Amino acid sequence: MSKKAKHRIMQDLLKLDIHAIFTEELPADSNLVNYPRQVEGVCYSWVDPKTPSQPQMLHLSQTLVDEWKAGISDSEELLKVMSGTKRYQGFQPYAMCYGGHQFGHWAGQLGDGRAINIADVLVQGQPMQLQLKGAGPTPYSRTADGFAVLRSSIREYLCSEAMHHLGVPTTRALSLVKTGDLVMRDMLYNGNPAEEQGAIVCRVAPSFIRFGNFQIFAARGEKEILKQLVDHTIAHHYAHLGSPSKETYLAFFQEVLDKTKNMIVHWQRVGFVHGVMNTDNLSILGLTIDYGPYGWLEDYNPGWTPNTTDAQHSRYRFGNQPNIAVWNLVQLANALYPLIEEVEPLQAILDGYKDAYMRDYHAMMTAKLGLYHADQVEENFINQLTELMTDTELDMTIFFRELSTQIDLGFDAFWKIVEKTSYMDGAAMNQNKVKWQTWYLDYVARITKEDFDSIARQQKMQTINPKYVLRNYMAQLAIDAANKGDYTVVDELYQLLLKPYDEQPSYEKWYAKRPEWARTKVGCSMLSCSS
Ligand SMILES: Nc1ncnc2c1ncn2[C@@H]1O[C@H](COP(=O)(O)OP(=O)(O)OP(=O)(O)O)[C@@H](O)[C@H]1O
Ligand SMILES: [Mg+2]
Repeated sequence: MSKKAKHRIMQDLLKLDIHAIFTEELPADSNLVNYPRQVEGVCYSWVDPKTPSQPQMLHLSQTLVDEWKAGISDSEELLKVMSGTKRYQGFQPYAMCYGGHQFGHWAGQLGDGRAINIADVLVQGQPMQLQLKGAGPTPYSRTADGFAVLRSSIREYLCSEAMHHLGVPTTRALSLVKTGDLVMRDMLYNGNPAEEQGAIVCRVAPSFIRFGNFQIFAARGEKEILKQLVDHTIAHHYAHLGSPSKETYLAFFQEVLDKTKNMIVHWQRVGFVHGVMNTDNLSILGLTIDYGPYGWLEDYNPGWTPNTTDAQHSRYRFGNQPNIAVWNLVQLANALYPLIEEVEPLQAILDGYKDAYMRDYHAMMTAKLGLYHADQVEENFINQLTELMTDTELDMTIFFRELSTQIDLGFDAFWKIVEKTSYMDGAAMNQNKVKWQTWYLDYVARITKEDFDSIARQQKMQTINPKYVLRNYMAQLAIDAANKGDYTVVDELYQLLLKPYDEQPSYEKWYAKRPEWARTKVGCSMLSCSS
């Protein structure tokens, strides 16, 4: 590369202005030595990523780069920054301190054990944090190594971008880098550790602050820092709420609750199961964060969780996500309490969650069905549908998508959709045929009564019922190929999922039920937290 070209790329990289609000406004750990420890009285620790031995850029989210109009290009310089080899404009990297409840139990200090913020910048006037996940140990690594493996990094990279294009609030991913170093993992926690390829995702969000960032200070009785962090969060991410006061803090809590609820309604809409909704994995901005043992509903099953670590109690199962969100919000309320010192107003906000969630969920489900007068649809009508979908093991994504292409062609045509979408055999399915017929006739009567132009209705339905999602087996195929050095499937899925609501006939092969081989395969139906 010529000197001139190099210079241009550096210029390009420099287009994102540093905006170090978190580190400038909040207290830092004065200990600069990187070893695992309790870090008290501060919000973060300075720590540099570990330089990987042979970094290789596997994928760059060109769409995100274009959206930012940042002009960064896939280059040596970019690779150095995205692999943690070189600082971004001299920005001093840091890891954030947070705590959390894991599987319902207070776990004390957790923190960014393998995430390092490498640049806090301004993107089109908005603060943005660039964070490397898997770039080496930090003071928060506890007994773990600070790294991430290729399979989990591919899953995070592809899924976070896919979720964005589905319209689900989420952190995003900018790049996927292979480190060239090996990482030891016991993938199923069954005493069979093996070496795997290491990788780093550069993910981005206006802020990576989680519920747990507030909890740690409340738990330690560090009220001053708690207040500093709350005021910082409001000033930069909820600025419209105004200056600090009890009222502002309550309004803040109300908005976090609303955003969290909205995120969950989206998850239920697309069939996303997060898998590990601990309070340290809930963003204060209501973004989906931490793509670990997540999964996509294939056969509709409210009891399903992809996370084998949670198999016994299925705490984080699909149907329980709305309840867990409010459980986590209660923990956030407890953390904010020292600044408000009144239980009642916090409780009143929490009490509003259930009705608000049910209202939004109902509107979302009726919209999925192409019914636009949600107030005229009884809850029971939706419940009957989800029960039938469960009992008939219907593929959620394909069922709703097919429905949005042919609503009122009569029961025979509808039954063909059910047959083609179900994972059950014919005889078992037929047991539910009469119930389906009753439900369908009711549905068509409602559609007819609404008297809405059917083409417009179907078009509208197709904007909320995706055709393509990142099915668990699809991510696994990308991983299997990547493990052999072939990254074309990663790219194909990335391209496909840029437009999940479009027909995309050339990608039709991905519009298919889960293949039989994937029913019980590790990585497709079972995932542990090992990543
Ligand atoms: N390999 C690892 N090395 C060091 N710390 C880790 C590692 N894996 C997880 N942790 C830490 O354990 C805690 C819980 O992990 P969890 O699986 O929720 O997060 P994660 O997948 O590492 O990342 P994130 O929430 O940042 O997406 C966090 O503090 C996390 O940083
Ligand atoms: Mg996490």
